[in-house]
Amino acid sequence: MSRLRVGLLSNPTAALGTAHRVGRQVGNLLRLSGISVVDLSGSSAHVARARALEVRNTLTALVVVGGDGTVSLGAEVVANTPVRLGVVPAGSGNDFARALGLPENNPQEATRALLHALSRPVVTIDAIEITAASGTALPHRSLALGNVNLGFDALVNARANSASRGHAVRYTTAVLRELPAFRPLPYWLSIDDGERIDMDASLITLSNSGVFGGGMRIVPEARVDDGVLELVTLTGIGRTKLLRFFPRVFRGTHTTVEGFGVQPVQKVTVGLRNDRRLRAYADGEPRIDLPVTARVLPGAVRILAELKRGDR
Ligand SMILES: Nc1ncnc2c1ncn2[C@@H]1O[C@H](COP(=O)(O)OP(=O)(O)OP(=O)(O)O)[C@@H](O)[C@H]1O
Repeated sequence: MSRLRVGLLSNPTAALGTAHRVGRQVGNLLRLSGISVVDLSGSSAHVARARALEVRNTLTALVVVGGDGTVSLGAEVVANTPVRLGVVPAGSGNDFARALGLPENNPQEATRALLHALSRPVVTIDAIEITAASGTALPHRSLALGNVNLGFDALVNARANSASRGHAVRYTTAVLRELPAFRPLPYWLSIDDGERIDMDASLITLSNSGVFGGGMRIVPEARVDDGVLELVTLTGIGRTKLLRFFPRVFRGTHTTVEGFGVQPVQKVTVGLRNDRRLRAYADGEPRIDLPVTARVLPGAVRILAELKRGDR
């Protein structure tokens, strides 16, 4: 019997309830390979997190089965520990898995990739830590592996989460619904502890993986293992240009849009002026209201994946 012990955390709510079945399949396949599997799935994210934290020290790896929200939950459990994180994409939003080129819609292939990675040297990736700039303590550590959305994209996320179709369709519909009332937002930012600057922007996104919104490669050159995050800003454009911007991201021609900027950063604090309020989203899930501080945790997560040259 292998001495490898893997915790399996599948999100029964992901992809309208289908992730749990995928989780059972992956668990069975891992057991057939001689791995000891402990099921840590719970009736809520809170329960699953507590179960995973309880046995974390006994695990070789934690395998999460779900969408981006479940991946970030897994990252929160294993970051800065020796426990490796396996990801089986089974949510309606699988942008992180897509960025890494993980097998989608194929539990057998996904399990094979996990087993292969378990036999290979450790691969680390960066994470994003999100804290309240006001200093207010959060109920638990808040991490993301993909993106922190702080602008129009956060509003779109909020709307998309309340809908019930496939993620890419939901995202597109949500863009169209949010757009008519949208105006650029009055931000203030401090980049890498620098002086506060004011900026009116439509998009402010802090990206690790470079992929968001159901497969949009917003930062094509982003890497998850370079020790920096990409601060994406979109300024000086109105609604019509914003509407045209998203199809350009799918085509990969958005990087030349005037007002689109990408800058490598390690830490950003972002707030809104004029008493405006906005909730930050990260990896598709609501986090905290602005002002927030987000910073890179270089190499914080041991990922069960191969980062091929050219992977994000
Ligand atoms: N029992 C549970 N175990 C784990 N996560 C849960 C559970 N119940 C609810 N959740 C929540 O479900 C959220 C969404 O999960 P995830 O992103 O993995 O799936 P998804 O199908 O892509 O979801 P969505 O489309 O709603 O973003 C997670 O952030 C988590 O907080």
